[in-house]
Amino acid sequence: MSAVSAPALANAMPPIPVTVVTGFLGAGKTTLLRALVQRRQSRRLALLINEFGEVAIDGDLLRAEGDGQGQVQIQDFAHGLIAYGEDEQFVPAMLALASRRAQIDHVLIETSGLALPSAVMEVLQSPELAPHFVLDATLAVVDTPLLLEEAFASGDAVRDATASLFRQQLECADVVVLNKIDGMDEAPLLQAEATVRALAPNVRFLELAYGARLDIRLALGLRLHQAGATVHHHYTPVGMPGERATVAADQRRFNGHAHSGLGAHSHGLSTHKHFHEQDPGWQSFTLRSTAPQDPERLRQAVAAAALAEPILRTKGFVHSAAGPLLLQAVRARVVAAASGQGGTASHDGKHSELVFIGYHPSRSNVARILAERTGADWT
Ligand SMILES: Nc1nc2c(ncn2[C@@H]2O[C@H](COP(=O)(O)OP(=O)(O)OP(=O)(O)O)[C@@H](O)[C@H]2O)c(=O)[nH]1
Repeated sequence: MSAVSAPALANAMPPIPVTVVTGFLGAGKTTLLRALVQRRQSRRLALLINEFGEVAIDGDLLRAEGDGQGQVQIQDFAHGLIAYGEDEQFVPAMLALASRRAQIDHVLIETSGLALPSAVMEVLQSPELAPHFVLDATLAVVDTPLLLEEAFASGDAVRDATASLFRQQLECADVVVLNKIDGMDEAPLLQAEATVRALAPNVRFLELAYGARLDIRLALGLRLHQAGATVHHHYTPVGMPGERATVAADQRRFNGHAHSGLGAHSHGLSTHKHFHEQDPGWQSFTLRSTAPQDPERLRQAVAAAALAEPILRTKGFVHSAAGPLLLQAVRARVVAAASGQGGTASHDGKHSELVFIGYHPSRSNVARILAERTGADWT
């Protein structure tokens, strides 16, 4: 327990800036945060990671980047949506951070890919948290190839549910980060920009994340929501620093100045109430197997399951003869690679454990497809 109460500290110290990172399932939120943690320099960060599935995976990945010296504090919130409806975890977790204010320079909150960031943004403005925290900016990370494939356009029930969430996440954002753009030419980038602007005209800045790397000044220190703040143009032009950086031909198209010139927009949080209830169609389940897996067969099995069922995201740990692997899939694009961590805090490396997230998916059908294609039981 801290000797000094949170309210006393709130009077003594400026509020802690908070960056909210949103984006649809698999957009690259955790990958971007990992890169930021790697480049944190002397900044002391607290990360709150909310995942929809019951197994916390992203926090483990981020923990691997920490130095074990307490400079990066990570807290997982698996299974559910923080700051939504009945959630009782978010406020106490934030107050615990407030009580350690002297050790924290910045808080980063990764919301679930199925959450609207406005839920967290609203609770940050509540009387309990407002004295301790100030929203720095809300970033929405976009899977650019999927955007260009019109994967976030309306259609059937799954597409409608996806499109609605995606659009609302963008509408809440100050900054949209076009991710997964490695090797992409200028024409598709301009197309992606036009699509984002059409969907969410009030977005302030559009940024390009080459290699899932974002300018650290964008994530930590925009101060877009401080009372009376003028807009700080802290960002660098598009293209990340470093030798991999490439710069789009017409910088003015991307560098944020092309936006509508709005002052800090309030997202209407104080003027109308959002109802944060999860669409019950979005479901997750976990399948486990004790048999060592052939990585390629499993990869193909997960891809087949994502094509047969409305599965939009799969991730988890794989027990293979070659050692523990991390499996990541966004729709039917599946990658299985060495996790680089051996066993993790939440995983013993002796069985496989995969979380599937989809819209009304059939657990039994996915288990059957995996069993048929891997020759192992999945339960
Ligand atoms: N090629 C490429 N792959 C990326 C990039 N960023 C992320 N990925 C991959 O996309 C997949 C999902 O990335 P995550 O960072 O876990 O996505 P997320 O938004 O945190 O996912 P959820 O928390 O499940 O919603 C992983 O396989 C990443 O390696 C990128 O810039 N380029």
